[in-house]
Amino acid sequence: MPNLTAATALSDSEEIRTADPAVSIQGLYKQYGNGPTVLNNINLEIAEDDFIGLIGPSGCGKSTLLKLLGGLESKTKGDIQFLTQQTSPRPKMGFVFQDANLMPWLTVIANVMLPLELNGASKQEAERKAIQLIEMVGLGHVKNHYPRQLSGGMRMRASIARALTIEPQLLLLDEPFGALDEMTRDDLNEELLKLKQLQAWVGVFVTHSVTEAVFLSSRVLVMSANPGEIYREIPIDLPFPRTSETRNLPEFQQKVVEVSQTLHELRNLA
Ligand SMILES: Nc1ncnc2c1ncn2[C@@H]1O[C@H](COP(=O)(O)OP(=O)(O)OP(=O)(O)O)[C@@H](O)[C@H]1O
Repeated sequence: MPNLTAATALSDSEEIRTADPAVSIQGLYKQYGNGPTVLNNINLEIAEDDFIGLIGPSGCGKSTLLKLLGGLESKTKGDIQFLTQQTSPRPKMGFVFQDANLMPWLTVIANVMLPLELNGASKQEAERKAIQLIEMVGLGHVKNHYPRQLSGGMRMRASIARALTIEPQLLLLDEPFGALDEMTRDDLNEELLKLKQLQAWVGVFVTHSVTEAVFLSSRVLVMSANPGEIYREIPIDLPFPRTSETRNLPEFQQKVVEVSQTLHELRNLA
């Protein structure tokens, strides 16, 4: 991720990674009010080239972890450090949710321009950047359409373009493609990886799809529930760029089996 560098060196005992750490989570706990512990002692280093996939049973705290990273919920205990050199303690963040959350009264281009304008960009500058992103996600031909005139996949493309206009350093995605058909999901997965190559953000996403998790991730974190913990980390050491052919590789299939078996193992433990 550009502009983020390691503030501290990794100690000898830690895993040797090629990229610098970008986010460090230490002893993180979350409890909503007086309810049960939702996240229990989460420790995680996210590297600047990571795309982390969070998968696990319903209610294990995946979205909660994402919200804590994004500052949308407060932590109960522990520490999240963004290892940034910039004056701001938090990196620029982009969010993509399952519901594209577009403003229905604004056209695609106006929706994508919105975060830039809210950040003080001139109309001209916002329009220039928005058009660039809209072209990148393949929506140039519908830039003046309203959300109701778009398919679900197109709405999600617009939502991704909107999240990327501010050039985020950290992109957080919560089941972004969960409501889409499998073909559209596969296409968007491939496009998302191309965008990551162009913009180089650190990505963390939540999914229920094992194949999506394996396709997108540098590391899949399988979480267990009650309380939510990181049960196992599965590195996905398939080379990038990944394409539709990647899904046919035996190594890809092996990783899918490994993640699925881990989820089954968890179910049997419950
Ligand atoms: N705002 C809230 N107030 C109280 N409890 C909450 C709140 N948000 C989430 N929870 C509880 O925290 C637990 C974890 O929820 P979370 O949405 O993080 O899980 P998840 O793994 O993302 O689930 P799913 O896969 O079903 O989306 C659940 O028991 C949920 O009911």
